Amino acid sequence: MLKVSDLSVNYGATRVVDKLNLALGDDEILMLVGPTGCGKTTILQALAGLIPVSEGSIQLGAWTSTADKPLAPEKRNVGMVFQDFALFPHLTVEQNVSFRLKNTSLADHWLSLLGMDKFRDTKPARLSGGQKQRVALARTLAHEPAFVLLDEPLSNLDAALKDSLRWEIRSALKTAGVPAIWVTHDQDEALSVGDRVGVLKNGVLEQIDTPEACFAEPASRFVARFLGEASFMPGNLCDGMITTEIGDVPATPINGAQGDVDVLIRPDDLSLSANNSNTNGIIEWARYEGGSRLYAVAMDNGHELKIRVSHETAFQPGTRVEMVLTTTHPLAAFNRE
Ligand SMILES: Nc1ncnc2c1ncn2[C@@H]1O[C@H](COP(=O)(O)OP(=O)(O)OP(=O)(O)O)[C@@H](O)[C@H]1O
Repeated sequence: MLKVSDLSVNYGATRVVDKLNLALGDDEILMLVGPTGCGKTTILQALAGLIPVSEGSIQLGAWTSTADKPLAPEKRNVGMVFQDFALFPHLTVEQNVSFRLKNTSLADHWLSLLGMDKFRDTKPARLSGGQKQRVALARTLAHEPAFVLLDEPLSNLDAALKDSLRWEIRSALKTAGVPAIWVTHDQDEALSVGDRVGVLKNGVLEQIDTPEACFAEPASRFVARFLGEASFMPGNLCDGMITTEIGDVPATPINGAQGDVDVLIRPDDLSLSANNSNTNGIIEWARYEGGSRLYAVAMDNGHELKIRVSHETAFQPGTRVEMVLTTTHPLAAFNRE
């Protein structure tokens, strides 16, 4: 288990990471997300021992590293995967993966598992981005790291490749059976790949939980907005049900919310229809997404809601529509601000 306790990092007088606490199981993948500059890379660097920490401890198996007694980076047995792959350009794929490796059968194992066998004698310059990242991952895992840190490993790759490679990386990490912390800017990636998601804001972990809990029961409006389209509507919460102008739904009260609340509405919690006498809003804008369309609807009560529907439902901006809350699952309710 990787255990991080009250870890803080200062750059000069500025605190960049503030009392980070987390514990990762033996093969658990934590996705770390947050706005630019919130401290994600700093956390990875601190865990790897590349920068000094100001307070707190990091513990893994038999070793502990503290601010007073830091453990040298080479003694932590950490594997790192970067967005720019960091391969040696003058070495072949096999030489890159086997570099400083005592047991080269592990290089064979991971090259084969990641489908890179046929590129063993190729130099990195002749590989695609996805292939380079597979080599970088094979090199990391062949060294049998005690834990793996991934800093936006897919951000230099195109969308289609990202989608498939994220599963390959997840599967390889699970096969290796090591804890991993994976920094990403991509909310879909965080929710779909992680066993848990950690959402950072200004160096503080706002929430660390399963993807489902972070999405459906966000600890704050910030987390709600960060992990996907989030609209809010006023409602009244009583006996576990929220009453709103556009329908009644079961509630998950956040921080003991009661009475006058704002309910978190995701674009798939609503239904949309036009050409009837019950319209309650007007389409502001429409975004075509291929298989679906996202609409922003200005409600007559002054709030804006976003809704995602099939691409077959095509309305022009300016169309009057009826929006109804149709979900049967509980929606998060926040105390009215
Ligand atoms: N060497 C440094 N000296 C001083 N400040 C730094 C240093 N490195 C980073 N910072 C500051 O620390 C804060 C956190 O930076 P960090 O790179 O960890 O953010 P991040 O969440 O990884 O951002 P991004 O998503 O843009 O990569 C930022 O305000 C940054 O300007």
